[in-house]
Amino acid sequence: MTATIIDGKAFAGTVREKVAGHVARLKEEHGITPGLAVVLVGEDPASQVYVRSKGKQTVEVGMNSYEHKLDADTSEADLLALIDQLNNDPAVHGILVQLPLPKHLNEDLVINSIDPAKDVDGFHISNVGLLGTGQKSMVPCTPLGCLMMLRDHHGSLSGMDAVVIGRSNIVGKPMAQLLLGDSCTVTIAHSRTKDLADVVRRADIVVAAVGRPEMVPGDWIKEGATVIDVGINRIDAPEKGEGKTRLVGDCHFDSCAERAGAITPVPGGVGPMTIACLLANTVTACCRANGLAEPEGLTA
Ligand SMILES: NC(=O)C1=CN([C@@H]2O[C@H](COP(=O)(O)OP(=O)(O)OC[C@H]3O[C@@H](n4cnc5c(N)ncnc54)[C@H](OP(=O)(O)O)[C@@H]3O)[C@@H](O)[C@H]2O)C=CC1
Ligand SMILES: Nc1nc(=O)c2c([nH]1)NC[C@@H]1CN(c3ccc(C(=O)N[C@@H](CCC(=O)O)C(=O)O)cc3)C=[N+]21
Repeated sequence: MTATIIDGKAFAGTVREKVAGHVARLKEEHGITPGLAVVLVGEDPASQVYVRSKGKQTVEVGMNSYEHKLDADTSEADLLALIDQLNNDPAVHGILVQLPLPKHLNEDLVINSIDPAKDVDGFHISNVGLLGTGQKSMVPCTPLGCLMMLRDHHGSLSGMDAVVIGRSNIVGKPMAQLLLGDSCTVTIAHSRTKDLADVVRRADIVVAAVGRPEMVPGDWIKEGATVIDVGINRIDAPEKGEGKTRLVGDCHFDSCAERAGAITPVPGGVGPMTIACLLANTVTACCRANGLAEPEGLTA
């Protein structure tokens, strides 16, 4: 079987169009412009690229973007003071603190200081608990983007065997919760999983969120399975010239595509959907904050 390629970049475009429509309506009918604040501590180059593209897309859909760049040695008290200010700013509907944070900052403490209603990453313990109990919450952007692509491709996911490789709080665990919410039979694999190949071979849906370049080979993939590759790994590409690099996923694309029914590419798969879902969450947060009906099809 040769897989259908799930075009996350194109899908993200349709999500952004919907978001832009809601933003326009909020402005015209209610005089409200949704605002997203992004906080970046330190100068990690990959994070800078990512934050810049978020800011650009935020403005493109008509929302206000507020970027706060803090020195790598910013104190926890100063960061918490900024978050408090953003929590109390009525022009800010969504707050994202770029992770990972420098080592001297307590990530849990920082995340849990964000107003859960503005926590567009869905990382606050309150949102994690709401998601785990099937209540309305802010849903983490990367897993939400993966779910949207899966639903779009399959319609119902009910009864499918899903394997999530990776158990991080930002991808693996919330992904598993969403798949469970859609009535999949869910297995979460990780670095201590005994026979990963065997576990993956059972799956109708494989979500790989590990951070190891091309670690999943095609012969682990059940014929016709859907492969969602969350990994974004930059590796050397000497074939492109001296010092050049390229991005690859956690799955070996060519061999997986030979067996899968559908697969997301890297780049152009989950990454663009993540940013589109961040914008979607910001509109959702803005509607909720103003007691307005929230947009349909943009949440889980
Ligand atoms: N597209 C996007 O928008 C996003 C992409 N990413 C990318 O997704 C990947 C994962 O990110 P994140 O969840 O933050 O990563 P983490 O490093 O937090 O988690 C990685 C997980 O993979 C597991 N793991 C590590 N080695 C193996 C192995 N050999 N076999 C099985 N499992 C293993 C770890 O297991 P254990 O818990 O036992 O250590 C851990 O649970 C990265 O490439 C990252 O860049 C991340 C966020 C967003
Ligand atoms: N609080 C917080 N929330 C996050 O959601 C978050 C974070 N911190 N820290 C880092 C990770 C990583 N992440 C990406 C999102 C989009 C792309 C993306 O759009 N990637 C493009 C390629 C970009 C390129 O060319 O470098 C693609 O896959 O096509 C990548 C990575 C969000 N993260």
